Amino acid sequence: MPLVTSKELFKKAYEGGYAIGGFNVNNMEIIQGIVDAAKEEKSPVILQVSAGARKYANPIYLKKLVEAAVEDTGLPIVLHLDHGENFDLVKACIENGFTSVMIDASKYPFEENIRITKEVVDYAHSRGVVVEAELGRLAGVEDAVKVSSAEATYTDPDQAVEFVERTGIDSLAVAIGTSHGAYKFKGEPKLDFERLETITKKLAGFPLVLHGASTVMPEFVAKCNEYGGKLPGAQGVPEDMLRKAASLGVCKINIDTDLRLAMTASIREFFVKHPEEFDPRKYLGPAREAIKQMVKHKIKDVLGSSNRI
Ligand SMILES: O=C(CO)COP(=O)(O)O
Ligand SMILES: O=C[C@H](O)COP(=O)(O)O
Ligand SMILES: [Zn+2]
Ligand SMILES: [Zn+2]
Repeated sequence: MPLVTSKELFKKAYEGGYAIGGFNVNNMEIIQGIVDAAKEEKSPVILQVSAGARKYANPIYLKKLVEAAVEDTGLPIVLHLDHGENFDLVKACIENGFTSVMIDASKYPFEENIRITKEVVDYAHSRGVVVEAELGRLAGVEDAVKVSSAEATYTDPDQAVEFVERTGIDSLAVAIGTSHGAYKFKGEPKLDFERLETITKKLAGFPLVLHGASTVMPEFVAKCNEYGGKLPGAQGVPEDMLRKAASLGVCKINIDTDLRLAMTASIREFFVKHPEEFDPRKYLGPAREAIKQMVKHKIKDVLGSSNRI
């Protein structure tokens, strides 16, 4: 099966009350860990590439690795641009064979966000590519851009309806209290589910996306800290909240930080336990396996996308 768009996947997810994972990829081991998990769980999967990932890995390498994953697994895989900043980047990714793009103009005023997003929608749709956009602003770190909690704004439900109608997008990323990175909450984790429910009611049947949805799994944080890391107070979105979001029209749940932590915890442990080793396969192999087990758990116990192909 070639790369697919998320159109049909989201329709089924919406009706079934489950979500598809949007997993960020940066190298071969991360891609393999994710798709091996998805294959064992018979789950569709979205592999997403940020501008930072393109810069790090070189777009051609990422594209070929994802092609290899498609060929190797036979899974329905979406290749998605995460947080596309501008039209040129979106265009380059569509030329590169992406089946889905995000235009993130959420930092601009409402009308400007609509204008930029609509331009991308017209271009992408004429080439069979689907578009995710964002309204409201998440706190946290994206590439070099740091959004403080004071600058973050939650999605306004009425604006969301107008935004979807006027842009023609295929899915909408909403801000309800999640944020990027490993430090999402100072005290008790809290999301604005009332707001999410209002948006879901007003946009009935329309797929929503939750960014900043890593759980920052305590076992990985503990392992990082045990083996020389320094991640005090790291905290993410509890898995029950993700299940709830998936039952409320959220069809795509974005996970990057949990991949990073699974990989880093495994490598840290290996280096402390085996100071004599210097063969990268010896530590990248277990790191890939740690990613696979984490992703399997997410697919099976949190997203609910097992056996959906
Ligand atoms: O939203 C994300 C990618 O767009 C990732 O969020 P996390 O930092 O919570 O993994
Ligand atoms: O949205 C943020 C993702 O975690 C991607 O992060 P990055 O821009 O550092 O690749
Ligand atoms: Zn954003
Ligand atoms: Zn994001």
